[in-house]
Amino acid sequence: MPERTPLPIDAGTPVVQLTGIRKSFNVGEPNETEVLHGIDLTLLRGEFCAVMGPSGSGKSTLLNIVGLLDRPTSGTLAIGGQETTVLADHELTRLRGHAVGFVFQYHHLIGAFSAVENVMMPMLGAQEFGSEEIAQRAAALIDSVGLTPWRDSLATRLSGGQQQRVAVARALAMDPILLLADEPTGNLDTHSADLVFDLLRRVNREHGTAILFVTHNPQLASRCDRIIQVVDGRIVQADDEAGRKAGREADNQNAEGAKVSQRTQKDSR
Ligand SMILES: Nc1ncnc2c1ncn2[C@@H]1O[C@H](COP(=O)(O)OP(=O)(O)OP(=O)(O)O)[C@@H](O)[C@H]1O
Repeated sequence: MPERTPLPIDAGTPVVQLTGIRKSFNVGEPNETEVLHGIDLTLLRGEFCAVMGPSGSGKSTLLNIVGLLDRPTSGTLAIGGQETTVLADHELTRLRGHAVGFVFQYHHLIGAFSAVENVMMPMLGAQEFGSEEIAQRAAALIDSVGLTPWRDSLATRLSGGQQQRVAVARALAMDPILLLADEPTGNLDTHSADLVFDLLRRVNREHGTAILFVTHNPQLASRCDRIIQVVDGRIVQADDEAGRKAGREADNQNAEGAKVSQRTQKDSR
């Protein structure tokens, strides 16, 4: 992974702190449907947390709020100690760009651009990086996700698993303190899903990036530090110990970061 300069936060400051988050949608006057009914959640630096729950229970709604893509109806949300509900839209956009990386089920890469160009995209509008640094960082990120031979390949020429690894590299472009992954392995075969999960795990371990990982896959969830269950818009279970234990066991059987890289290089299309 390239040298990183993440948003500075104190070690003890939660990366994410949600208190009493409620979210309602207008579904035609005068009906309002409440989808989240008072969510409390704290995510610390270095935590890798699985989010599980039935379809329609509110997981994506929750992630959209944590990722500052949508505003809660009520409650408070701090990212890296910064209370966000008081911020104007342009301030939210700036904080989101610097603090949060996203990986979705569908990679949303630009097909006409190469892998490395896709990773450059989030950095182009930022003032932190000069053009040479942007190119260098993007190339290093592509290398770090094991795609060096495909650096200049068009995104459309890559396999689903490779495209998702480019999406992870792109999500890391701005050194986020928080990575939100909404079913990033949902579309992938088991082998590719394992590679993407291993990659997220490595990012989390090497850089302390906090991760919220929505998944319907109990095996992958058990390898996270912690599992939360969202049912009908509420967190009904925070399974810390069991998740940590299972995660440690599964990770012991896995290759270390370097081996992940070797395997990803071999991953054929
Ligand atoms: N913009 C919106 N307007 C109205 N209702 C919405 C909106 N977005 C989500 N909902 C509703 O909120 C509920 C929760 O949806 P959400 O997508 O958060 O669930 P989910 O747990 O992520 O589901 P899945 O596992 O299928 O992705 C659903 O009933 C959905 O129809």
